[in-house]
Amino acid sequence: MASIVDAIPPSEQQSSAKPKGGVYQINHPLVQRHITWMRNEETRPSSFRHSVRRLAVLMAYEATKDLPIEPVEVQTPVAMAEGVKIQGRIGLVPILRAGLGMVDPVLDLLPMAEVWHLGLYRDEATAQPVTYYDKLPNERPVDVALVTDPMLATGGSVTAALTALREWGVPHVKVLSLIASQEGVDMVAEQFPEAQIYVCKIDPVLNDQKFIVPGLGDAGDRIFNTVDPT
Ligand SMILES: O=P(O)(O)OC[C@H]1O[C@H](OP(=O)(O)OP(=O)(O)O)[C@H](O)[C@@H]1O
Ligand SMILES: O=c1cc[nH]c(=O)[nH]1
Ligand SMILES: [Mg+2]
Repeated sequence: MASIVDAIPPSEQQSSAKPKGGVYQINHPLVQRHITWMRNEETRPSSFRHSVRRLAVLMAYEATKDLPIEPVEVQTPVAMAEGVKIQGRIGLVPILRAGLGMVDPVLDLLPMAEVWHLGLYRDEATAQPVTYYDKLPNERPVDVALVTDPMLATGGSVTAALTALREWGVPHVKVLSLIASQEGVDMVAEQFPEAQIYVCKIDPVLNDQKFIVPGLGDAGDRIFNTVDPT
């Protein structure tokens, strides 16, 4: 009989232990190739969006490895088979605008997920997040929230999102950001040690305008093709 190699260790598949918070960097060649492509200033919005979607799928695949599952039985045309069902309610929480670019591909993987939008923009002068849309309810929090935002720069926007999710009472939060700055991800990890922060790349510094260096510029503008033409 051929030996079976588990792509996902069973200990991670079915663990009832609380997932470990921290920063998880995805050093996969496919992931790093897309990041390289997106960094290129000549990559046009349609192609940029395509890479955002591919990366969202690859990240979600990693980030959902430890979702709790329960056994179910299913009738095939031939016999009964053992299968699994994902337990609990899952919420996708895109930070508008740029986080929207990651929602549909993750929803394709998790069609049962709820989507709870958070509207935040960074004030250009202060780089502080400003909330313009937040309809999180007061009760019945989801069991797991996946926050999507391609960029984690100062960490202010993700901090605002995680604060809102903490107030809602979400017990298990995962952040999916394509590129983070070292100082931003350190700050978020320190303030929210229970959160799992998934990144494709951590860049060393922020510039005077609090943009990630080298980064990829303004992710929202590049996804939605709103780069100032002047
Ligand atoms: O870590 P921070 O310093 O908070 O910066 C990161 C935030 O900045 C960008 O959004 P932006 O404010 O440009 O809004 P947009 O997505 O609408 O373009 C990005 O998508 C993050 O939400
Ligand atoms: O580098 C950065 C910083 C904030 N927002 C972006 O889109 N890019
Ligand atoms: Mg933007």
